[in-house]
Amino acid sequence: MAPSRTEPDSPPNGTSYPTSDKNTLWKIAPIDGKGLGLIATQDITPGTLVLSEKPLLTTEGVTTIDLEVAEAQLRQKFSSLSPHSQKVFMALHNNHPDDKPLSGIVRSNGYPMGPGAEAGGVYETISRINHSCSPNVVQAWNPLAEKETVYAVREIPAGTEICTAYHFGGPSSERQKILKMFFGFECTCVLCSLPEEKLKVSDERMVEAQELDEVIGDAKKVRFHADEVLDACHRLSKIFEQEGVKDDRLSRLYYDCFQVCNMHSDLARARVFAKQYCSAKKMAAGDDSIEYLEIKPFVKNPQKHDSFGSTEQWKTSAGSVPKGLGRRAFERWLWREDA
Ligand SMILES: C[S@@+](CC[C@H](N)C(=O)[O-])C[C@H]1O[C@@H](n2cnc3c(N)ncnc32)[C@H](O)[C@@H]1O
Repeated sequence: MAPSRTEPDSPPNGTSYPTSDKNTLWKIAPIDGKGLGLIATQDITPGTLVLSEKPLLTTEGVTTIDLEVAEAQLRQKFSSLSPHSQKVFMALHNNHPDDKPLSGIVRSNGYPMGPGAEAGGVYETISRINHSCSPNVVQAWNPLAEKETVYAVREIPAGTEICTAYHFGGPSSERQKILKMFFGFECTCVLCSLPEEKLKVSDERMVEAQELDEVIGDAKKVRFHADEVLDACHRLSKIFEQEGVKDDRLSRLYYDCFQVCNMHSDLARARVFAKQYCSAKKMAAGDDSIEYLEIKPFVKNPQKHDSFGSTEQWKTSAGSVPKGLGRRAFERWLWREDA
């Protein structure tokens, strides 16, 4: 049975909760109704690296959903940890205390196991970060540093809880269902606890966002109905603005815009969207993240990207980004409103 937790886990014997080492950006503390969590100890601005951490243990090679077998595979990994790391791991939150202990902890800390599941990690501090549907940080794996990074994507005033998103998007009913099923809690974040009328508006936007996502992801439409796809991107960007979305959904949208423009040889807009993608990625994952480094060269030379030039339908030169326009006029140009 998955208990809904209100009591924080205790630090392992002989240890204390980790604190930030060189800086004092956060502390681990009990949070009402959520167990432990991270609290900002000073004002944090968007784009700040809040923390980065190597995993205690990863699920790489854990290839089954058979808990018996997974437990044995995890036990092998666990046995190679230092005694201190073993203690820290065993003290992490466990929503499935009646099941196998190691897979219980792994499942409780956000990472599915089994065929097709992406390998994930369990972390001493990052695994203490609670969920919000309107997160103020974004987590990402940086393969170059071999660390998970946590970047602020909003202003986080001192004393505020630092929250990531375990699950993105969809209306509140859908989000609640998934969070309850996989993590055993009812979400009371700022978005889920909006007054009824406001929640209804927000939910309608989220449903529309899902429909727009389908249009944007439709390869045939991207090829043959590019105007419709760019309109869908434009509408989605407005929804993100209204809903205050600052997380990875934003960079994904800019990437889609970059691709559709580039595919139809609109180098000017492709450059702008590649730049917006890079700014969003830099904020959420740093300028040493693979995604940022991979796309950055295409801000200058979008035509070198694989997506370039399937048609010449929207052909522009890379140098024709208009200069000196006001914000509204630039937006009209960017989204091809007058085209
Ligand atoms: C990865 S752990 C997060 C850290 C955990 N609170 C702890 O004490 O270690 C995930 C668990 O934290 C709790 N949790 C996370 N976000 C929550 C939220 N928004 N509301 C209530 N509980 C939450 C749930 O019990 C969830 O299964």
